[in-house]
Amino acid sequence: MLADSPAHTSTFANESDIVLHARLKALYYGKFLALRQIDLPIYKNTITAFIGPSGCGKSSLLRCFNRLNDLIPGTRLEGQVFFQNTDIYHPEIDPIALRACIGMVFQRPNPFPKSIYENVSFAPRIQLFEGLLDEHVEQALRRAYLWDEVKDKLQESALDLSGGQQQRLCIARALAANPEVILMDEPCSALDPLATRLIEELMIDLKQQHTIVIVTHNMHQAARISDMAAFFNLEMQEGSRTGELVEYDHTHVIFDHPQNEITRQYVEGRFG
Ligand SMILES: Nc1ncnc2c1ncn2[C@@H]1O[C@H](COP(=O)(O)OP(=O)(O)OP(=O)(O)O)[C@@H](O)[C@H]1O
Repeated sequence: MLADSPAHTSTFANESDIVLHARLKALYYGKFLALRQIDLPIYKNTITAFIGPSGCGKSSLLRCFNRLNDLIPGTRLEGQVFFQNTDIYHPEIDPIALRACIGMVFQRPNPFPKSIYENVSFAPRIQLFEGLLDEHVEQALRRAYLWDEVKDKLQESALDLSGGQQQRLCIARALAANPEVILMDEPCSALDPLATRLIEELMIDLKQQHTIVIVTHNMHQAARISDMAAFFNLEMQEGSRTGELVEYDHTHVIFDHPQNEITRQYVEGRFG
């Protein structure tokens, strides 16, 4: 697998374990080349961490996986991104349906200004969910480690929850859509250490049933929770600093035995 990708040194055994696969030639914002030559498979039921210095394109790549970059005018992707062997940029793919399968949690908790219940029931309602909605909402809140804290105030505003609770609510909202993959863009950067630890435990729990991709600046977090780690860096291309994938491997390899000297310097905190 990926013999053409020098950045990728060892792999999981089975190609059928690949859920997502980015094969990008380039990602542009207008004329600005943000990312180039990315060949990156994401494996089922793992946590994959994207690490690297600011501006190297981690969030941009994350957004390619559920076509959130489509919403940014002037964005142009050359290449393909496969989800379960289907190119998600094919004209027949409905990006809204895709985003139910590939959910996203952002840096700042962003609950809707509605009740806790309405937040979690939002996606199933749109999906015309036919089961027992109350039970579905409870299940999602339980899976996000939030049920006990909110079960008596489901009709209260989500905005009255603490930051950590809001972030778990956003995870519950994503879970209620039954996603295969959950993308997380620095989900703990606005949270205190206790709230962070809870979300980390939650992620480890969730990977039993979902595949998780996380962007993080926190090297300890990447080392603690991820199975695979992708290190990106910036190189001069077409007159600007462009993100490139330097090395992708099992997290313990990236942190303990990286193949690339730049990766070593970054994970040891010697640049970035
Ligand atoms: N909407 C946008 N329009 C134009 N340029 C953008 C846009 N979003 C990101 N960029 C540019 O693309 C490059 C990659 O940005 P991106 O946010 O993906 O990097 P990152 O590695 O996630 O950074 P950070 O770690 O600081 O969040 C940067 O040069 C950034 O300025």
